Amino acid sequence: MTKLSVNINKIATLRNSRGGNVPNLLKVAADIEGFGAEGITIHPRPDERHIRYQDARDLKKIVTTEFNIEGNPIKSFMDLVMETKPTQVTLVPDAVSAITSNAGWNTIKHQSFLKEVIKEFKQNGIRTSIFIDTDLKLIEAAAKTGADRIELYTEEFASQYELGNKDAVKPYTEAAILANKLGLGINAGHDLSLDNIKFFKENIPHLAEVSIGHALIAESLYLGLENVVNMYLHRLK
Ligand SMILES: CC(=O)[C@@H](O)[C@H](O)COP(=O)(O)O
Ligand SMILES: NCC(=O)COP(=O)(O)O
Repeated sequence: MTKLSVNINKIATLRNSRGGNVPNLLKVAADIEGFGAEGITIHPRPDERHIRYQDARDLKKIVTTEFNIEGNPIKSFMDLVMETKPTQVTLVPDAVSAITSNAGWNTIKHQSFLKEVIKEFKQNGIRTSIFIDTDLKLIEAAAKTGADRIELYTEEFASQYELGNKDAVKPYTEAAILANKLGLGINAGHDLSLDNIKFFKENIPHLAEVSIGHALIAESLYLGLENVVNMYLHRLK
């Protein structure tokens, strides 16, 4: 069984574009849980362009499933995570200016930093996960940091799958097998979608959780658009 954690960054992007509270992020999160999702993911960025730090505090009070906060463990992020104590923190080595996450950790180079940070989160009862590419040496080094899980960075798989290259899943399968042997739990995310998720799931053993946002919200717009246009037409009769 693989859990679905819905990333609601894009709901905050839409809300922030008008400065008001539409859509209401807290209601959307609660509804997503009501529809059956098993987790809520947010990725507050230092510029707060979508999720604000206050959103994390507010969500903590109402999320009843798994709450996953992703981000680069700079001081303000660490403080926020220690304050809100989510179920899981996913460490992502984002540059401040990154449009979206575009790389996993070099767990060899940053081994001692990750160890230190992970120790602190775990002492506070927070499950830790490291965003990572499929390089087996990096997975081995991830196991030495004390992290509970890895999150496989799936952008390369998603873009190759779209081009018809199904073999692109193979490094992910191998990475998952090794991670499992080393005692790491396995999450995955980035550009997963209705098109590629079934194939990915079928090829990744021990897949504990996927976090999906960008495609899921875009798909929700498309799949809901006909209904809403018709509701307007009905009211305009
Ligand atoms: C860690 C990761 O894979 C990202 O997908 C991220 O959580 C999405 O962030 P943005 O919504 O800012 O693109
Ligand atoms: N960790 C990945 C995530 O939360 C969502 O990524 P995406 O679906 O927005 O690409």
